[in-house]
Amino acid sequence: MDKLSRQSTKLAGVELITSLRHSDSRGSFSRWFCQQELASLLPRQQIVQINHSISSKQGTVRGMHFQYPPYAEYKLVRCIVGRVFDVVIDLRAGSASFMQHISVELSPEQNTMLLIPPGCAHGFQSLTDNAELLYLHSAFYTPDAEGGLRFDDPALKIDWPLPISCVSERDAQLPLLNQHFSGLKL
Ligand SMILES: Cc1cn([C@H]2C[C@H](O)[C@@H](COP(=O)(O)OP(=O)(O)O[C@H]3O[C@@H](C)C(=O)[C@@H](O)[C@H]3O)O2)c(=O)[nH]c1=O
Repeated sequence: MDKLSRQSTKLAGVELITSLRHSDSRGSFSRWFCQQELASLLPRQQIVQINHSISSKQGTVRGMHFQYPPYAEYKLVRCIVGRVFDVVIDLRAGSASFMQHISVELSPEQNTMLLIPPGCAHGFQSLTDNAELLYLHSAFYTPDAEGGLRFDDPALKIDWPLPISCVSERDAQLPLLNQHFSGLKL
């Protein structure tokens, strides 16, 4: 029986993956990742890095981040403590949903992770203090290949649910979108 159920979004390849939770008198058990079950979503991919972030203050925003090809990556993002408002923007040239975004709330209670394919930018806002995110990556962190869009770029029209309480210096200085941007060619 599949332990991971999938739900598509309006962005092709961006999927919500929910782990089946087995509960008993001790608590619960669930599968968080399975190469076999997710093979069709992660073709010929290996998870090569796992990252973890803690956002101390409610209202913190991180993002919107991606890696340029050939370091573009799949990311699986899960909130393991607290709650976050998670956002993915489609930057893929020629995509039917080019420059559109989706937002979804992630929390441990939902036991859900978000699959973000290459060519999409990711960011989130913490809805609680001490929100923790766990990331699975299909490519190594490559600082020279890092790209970013400004979280408050009016062109992106992201409706952050809370006042912004904390942003990194780097994220605050990310450039606004160039109107001639025609997308990432993967
Ligand atoms: C992302 C990353 C950062 N670092 C270092 C660089 C820096 O000194 C410190 C903090 O990095 P950042 O400020 O980039 O962390 P942060 O802003 O939390 O970056 C993250 O944002 C979210 C939205 C994502 O989608 C992630 O993939 C990642 O880009 O950690 C690594 O060593 N490895 C990594 O994979």
